[in-house]
Amino acid sequence: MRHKFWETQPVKQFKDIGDISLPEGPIEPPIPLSEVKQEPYNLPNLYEWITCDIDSEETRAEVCNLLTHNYIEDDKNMFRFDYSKEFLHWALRPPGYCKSWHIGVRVKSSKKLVAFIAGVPARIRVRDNVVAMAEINFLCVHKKLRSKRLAPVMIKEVTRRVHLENIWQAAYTAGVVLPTPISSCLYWHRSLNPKKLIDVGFCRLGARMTMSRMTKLYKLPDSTGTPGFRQMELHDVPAVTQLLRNYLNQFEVAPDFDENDVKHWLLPTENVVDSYVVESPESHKITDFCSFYSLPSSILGNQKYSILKAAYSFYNVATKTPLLQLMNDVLIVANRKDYDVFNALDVMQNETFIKELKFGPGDGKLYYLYNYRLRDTLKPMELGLVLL
Ligand SMILES: CCCCCCCCCCCCCC(=O)CSCCNC(=O)CCNC(=O)[C@H](O)C(C)(C)COP(=O)(O)OP(=O)(O)OC[C@H]1O[C@@H](n2cnc3c(N)ncnc32)[C@H](O)[C@@H]1OP(=O)(O)O
Ligand SMILES: COc1cccc(CC(=N)NC(=O)c2cccnc2OC2CCNCC2)c1
Repeated sequence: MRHKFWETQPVKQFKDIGDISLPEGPIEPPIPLSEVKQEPYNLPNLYEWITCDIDSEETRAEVCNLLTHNYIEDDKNMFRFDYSKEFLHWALRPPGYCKSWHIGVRVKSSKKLVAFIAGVPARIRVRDNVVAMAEINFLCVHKKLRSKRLAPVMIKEVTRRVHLENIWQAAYTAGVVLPTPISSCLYWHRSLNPKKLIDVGFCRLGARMTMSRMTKLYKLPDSTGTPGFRQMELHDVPAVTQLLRNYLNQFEVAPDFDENDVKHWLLPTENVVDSYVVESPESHKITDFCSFYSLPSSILGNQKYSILKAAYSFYNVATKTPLLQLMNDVLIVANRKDYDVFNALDVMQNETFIKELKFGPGDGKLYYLYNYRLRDTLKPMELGLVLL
């Protein structure tokens, strides 16, 4: 399979697989900022670059609208991610974010936004090295402009703007196979509202399964079971940061979160991200943590329903409560908040609860690093990084 663009990029190439003479680490060295291309890449004549000010309600709505109609669909084109405006405001403005990394392409005449790509800064530890990276996400070209090689230009432009900030590595995930994944993960779904999921075709009724038996199978209690389980609050940030940093140390690739990061990424934000702690009733110590983010999907072509409410497992740490029990409480909370399904990748220790808590398998999700070689592919359980 020829990858005309990706073969030109500093990523591990398929032909390099198995070549143990190649060292781990950056593939290309940094260059002096004066040598980074100063002006934007050329776009086809009708189009122009626009830096999208995500702080502007109007621009946020434009980006949201482009994604709502043109972003990722499942393999059967039955669902399309429908990131909300407030989600994008959160996802694109973490501590130290760069406005210049929120890049749009619009039609010169009509000013219509037809493509988008975004990066946010992140400190990612790879084995023993904490590397300043850009996390790249929300790459989207309008359906009418596909297969015109616009994506490579978008990728080169965001690369150029990241280089200008003296950052030389990136992390991203994709459902497509590109040179060369650092890990191949599976995603899993736990039904919360099986009746709706069957109605919209998200899952099928098993052979010897009736609707009433399926409803009973996925039924959850109304209240959580772990003593001291409560929503995370601002004053929990130091303890959660400590808990999370210790937990993430075990993985080969993981974010290097500090208190500022935890405050941004993990404090509950209505309809965006939700997080819970277990505060020991005796010691009042924070012993466990769990979180999920809210990413609805449009349901394409269903008369009765238009939105699938999905929660996505984010970061979970269990040091006293069994992870199984902690995650069962997360399911109870998500169910109580009317989510239809709870999704998780088989990264970190998620495999230990996925089967027991009645998750069903989904498709694959591939993790990538840009300009950083890892000698071997990582197992999902060696990954401690969850992208939005
Ligand atoms: C140091 C800083 C570095 C920062 C940058 C790091 C790297 C960041 C990389 C980006 C990470 C994004 C992560 C992210 O956002 C999460 S993955 C989500 C990507 N977006 C979607 O799936 C939305 C729906 N699809 C589209 O909008 C278009 O199909 C897109 C725009 C995907 C491709 O538009 P198109 O009209 O369908 O295609 P052409 O323009 O004709 O271009 C074809 C070329 O694009 C390659 N391609 C296709 N899909 C890709 C994908 N998902 N990643 C990377 N490359 C992808 C493809 O292999 C081919 O190259 P090749 O010929 O070499 O094979
Ligand atoms: C249910 O609606 C969907 C709408 C579009 C695509 C998919 C399938 C899919 N591609 N799912 C995932 O990528 C996925 C499944 C479980 C957990 N995280 C996931 O992706 C996250 C992380 C990467 N960026 C998108 C959200 C499902």
